[in-house]
Amino acid sequence: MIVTCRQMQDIEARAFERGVSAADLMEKAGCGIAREVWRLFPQPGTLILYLGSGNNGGDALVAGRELQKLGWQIQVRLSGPLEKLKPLPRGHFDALTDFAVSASPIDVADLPRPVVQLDGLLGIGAVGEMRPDIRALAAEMNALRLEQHAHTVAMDIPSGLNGDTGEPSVDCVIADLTVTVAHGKSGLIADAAVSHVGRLALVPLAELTVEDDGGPQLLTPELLSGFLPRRRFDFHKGQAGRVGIIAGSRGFIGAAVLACGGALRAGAGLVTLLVKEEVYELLAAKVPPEIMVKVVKDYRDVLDMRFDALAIGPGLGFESEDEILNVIQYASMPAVVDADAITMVARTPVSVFLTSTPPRLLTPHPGEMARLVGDGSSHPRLTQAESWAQAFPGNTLLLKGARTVIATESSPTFFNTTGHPGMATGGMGDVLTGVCAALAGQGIPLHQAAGIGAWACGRAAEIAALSQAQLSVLPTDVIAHLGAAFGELE
Ligand SMILES: NC(=O)C1=CN([C@@H]2O[C@H](COP(=O)(O)OP(=O)(O)OC[C@H]3O[C@@H](n4cnc5c(N)ncnc54)[C@H](O)[C@@H]3O)[C@@H](O)[C@H]2O)[C@@H](O)CC1
Ligand SMILES: [K+]
Repeated sequence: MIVTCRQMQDIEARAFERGVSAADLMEKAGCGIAREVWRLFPQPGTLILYLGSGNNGGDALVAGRELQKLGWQIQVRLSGPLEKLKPLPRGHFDALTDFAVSASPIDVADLPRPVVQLDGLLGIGAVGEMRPDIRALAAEMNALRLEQHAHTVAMDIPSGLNGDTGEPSVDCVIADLTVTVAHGKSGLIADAAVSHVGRLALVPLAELTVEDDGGPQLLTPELLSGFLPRRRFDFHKGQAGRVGIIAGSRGFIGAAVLACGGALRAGAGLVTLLVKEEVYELLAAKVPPEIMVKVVKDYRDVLDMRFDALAIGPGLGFESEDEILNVIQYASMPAVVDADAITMVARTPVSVFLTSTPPRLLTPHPGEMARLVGDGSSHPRLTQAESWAQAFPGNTLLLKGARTVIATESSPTFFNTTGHPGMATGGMGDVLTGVCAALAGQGIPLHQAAGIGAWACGRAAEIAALSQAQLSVLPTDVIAHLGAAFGELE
């Protein structure tokens, strides 16, 4: 569930009336935040706590205390006199040991790496524009990030971001990770906020759980693990899904290989790559040994084959457009439609294709989405995805981007939380297509398959970046780390 700051404060106030303790909540929030920091930064370095006077700073202090136990060295920057700290953060400040308060910006050049700064300046208690003292510290954090490669983790919301609308004010904190407490805040998923929020994580607090409103949801491991079916011990490959992949053409061999790799690592029982004669030799030599490669004269031959799910599009080219459109229209199993196949759908009267078929999952990037919806592409991403889903009930749309959105009519729209800018590399989408098709082949509904797929690919890219720079992460690295990502959902 996504809430406004006011709704969050009301939920909190009702919990306090029931006797829930604020100190307990802060303890759980801070410990949860520390866990999320550790997930992305498992090697301890230097932690700088930026503290405002409110409870947002308390979250940073509790997280700092927990990370100190793992070996992080703590430095503190205060926004004002200690006396101004609210009682809860003041208690945590007084209890913290072994740290230095710095009265001026910290030179991190000789400090242990990584340098992670916790933004505990302002949370949902912020009113209006940042006051000058807080704003100066937010600007300092941004400078440290930009100039000295410090990483920024925002407590609850990045300071300076409007928690309801996502509008960033001048000098708004630019976070690499925002760990939000209890519920996602509406401002965090706004298009304008993406580059200030960064990677998202949610610390659920059982005491603040309320009845779900059916609205958008953040993709979290807790939610997604419920979508992954447990396998019986006597499970066999026929039950794990036969996946057919229609991909690859002259000059675009790699896309097919990546889609196959994604499907294999997402648990497909049998993966068959369907290709035209002209690329058979090349692809048969390139794909992993677990893949069967089958030559088809006409892609429509697939209509008579037995598959549980199809992936259609990566590296396909446009030579066989009519055949592909027929497969999209008539195939009797769920299908993931990607890349060139989306462009084909976009230049055809789509209503013919997407009302008469079994469910389809379309996975456009913003450029392909613009082809699908024309003028609609100027609307917010949430509106684009939900409008398309309403126009084609039963089908699912996954709009790629830094904050992937997944919409299906009558289902809660999902916002992905994982991933990093190192994923801006050709071929990432091909992996995702293979993953989603494999999940669909295992009987998982397309909406859920898309959610698991987006989250797992993003998380695999994060794990791959633990041992190398984000910008060096390749789609093949994502495939190699999918197993670790799925492991976090089991
Ligand atoms: N929502 C929840 O249930 C929980 C919230 N917690 C944390 O507590 C935060 C909320 O704490 P608070 O209500 O104390 O509020 P904040 O810590 O967000 O900020 C309030 C303080 O900032 C000052 N302030 C307000 N607007 C300002 C502005 N524009 N410029 C400069 N200073 C400004 C106020 O004078 C006040 O001292 C959450 O965001 C979260 O981090 C957690 O500790 C526990 C659970
Ligand atoms: K904050």
